[in-house]
Amino acid sequence: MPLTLADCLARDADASASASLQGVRDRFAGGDPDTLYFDANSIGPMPADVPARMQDLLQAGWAGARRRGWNTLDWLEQPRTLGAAIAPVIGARAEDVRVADSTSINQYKLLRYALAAQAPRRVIVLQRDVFPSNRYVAEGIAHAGLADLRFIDGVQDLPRALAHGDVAVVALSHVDYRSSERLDMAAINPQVRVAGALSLWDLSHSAGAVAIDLRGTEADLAVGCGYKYLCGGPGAPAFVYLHPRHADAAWPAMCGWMGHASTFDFEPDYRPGRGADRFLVGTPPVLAQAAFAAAAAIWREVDPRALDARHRSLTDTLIQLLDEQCEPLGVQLASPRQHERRGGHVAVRFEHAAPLAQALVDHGVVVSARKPDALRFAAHPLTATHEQLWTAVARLRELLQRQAWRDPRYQQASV
Ligand SMILES: Cc1ncc(COP(=O)(O)O)c(C=O)c1O
Ligand SMILES: Nc1c(O)cccc1C(=O)C[C@H](N)C(=O)O
Repeated sequence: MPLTLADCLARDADASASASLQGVRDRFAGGDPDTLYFDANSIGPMPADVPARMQDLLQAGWAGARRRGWNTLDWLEQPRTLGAAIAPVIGARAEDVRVADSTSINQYKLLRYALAAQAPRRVIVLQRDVFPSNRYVAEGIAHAGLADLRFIDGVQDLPRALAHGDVAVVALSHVDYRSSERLDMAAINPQVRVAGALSLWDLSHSAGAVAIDLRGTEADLAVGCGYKYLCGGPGAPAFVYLHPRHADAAWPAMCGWMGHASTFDFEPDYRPGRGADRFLVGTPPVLAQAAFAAAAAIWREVDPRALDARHRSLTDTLIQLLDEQCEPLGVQLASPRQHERRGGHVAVRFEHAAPLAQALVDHGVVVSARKPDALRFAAHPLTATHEQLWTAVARLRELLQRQAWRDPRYQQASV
């Protein structure tokens, strides 16, 4: 039986009755009432109290406290406090996560850390077709003569890549930014460990969308964006995770005073702080942290299993709607059907994905496209509803029926 609007409304009613996520949706700002937002893989929804928190920081903190803010407010503690708040969502202990810098920068820090800890091994294994910044970061390290790169086309190539006893670190995107294919961390981590290498996961497209178990799967290192599903705000700092067994394995590549064992003693020589602290470098972005703190307050109360269940319900619904209403019009599912193999978003393949995405945006459905043919729907599990998915897919169907992508206005669209 094809899914109806009534079915979607019934699923929403079930979801709002679920005790663990009750009321969470109301803690976010609604946005434009005529727009449906499926762009959480690029920027998550805004918690409703962000403006008040920012105002307070500006007035009481910047204007009022000035220098005293560094000592009397929580500005310098936030990399730890925010890390602790999001730790359960990624299956980590509070003390092993810090929020700082960008994902690309953290990727650099952790790759260099792994290389230092694993010397004389100097090979970085990475996916050939990964999010470009991850590849660029590794290329930069290799270009400086600090590592050799070995590319894999998929995890099926891992045994061959690991066979020579020279791999320092295997850097993988947990979820593909186009297809949303999710890798099996529990299966891959032991493979990497047995080969004497460290695992480094980029969780940008899974953290805050699905349940992740860094500790349980014995992942070594991880990074991820704060501004996507974690709702940290535009340009929010990213996170970095270090398994405690590597806490004191090496010096960080970037030694700064915020990562010093005793920052305010102003010692002349560097001494690395404990564990993940050593990945802090300079003064944190206090304004951005204040915005992130609003989402952190919400994450402290979210049960990761409930988050995962809501994500499953929303994305299963979306896939069914796309299959039933849009597949006959030339749109094919690009993401895995099995929930455990899927990350935050659902992607479909369509030859004219970029102009079609632009047409959808113009019709009040904010989605994104990635070359060559991926159209991505990223519904945030804490705010999206099944009814919104119904409306979005109905609009997509209409646009496909009238071949809206052919409109010259959309032909130049690239994302
Ligand atoms: C998988 C992945 N890693 C890294 C990034 C880049 O993160 P940042 O801009 O924080 O360096 C993105 C997207 O922007 C991404 O999708
Ligand atoms: N981080 C972004 C940005 O600063 C501008 C535009 C888009 C983004 C994104 O997040 C892209 C995203 N990582 C992707 O999966 O394509």
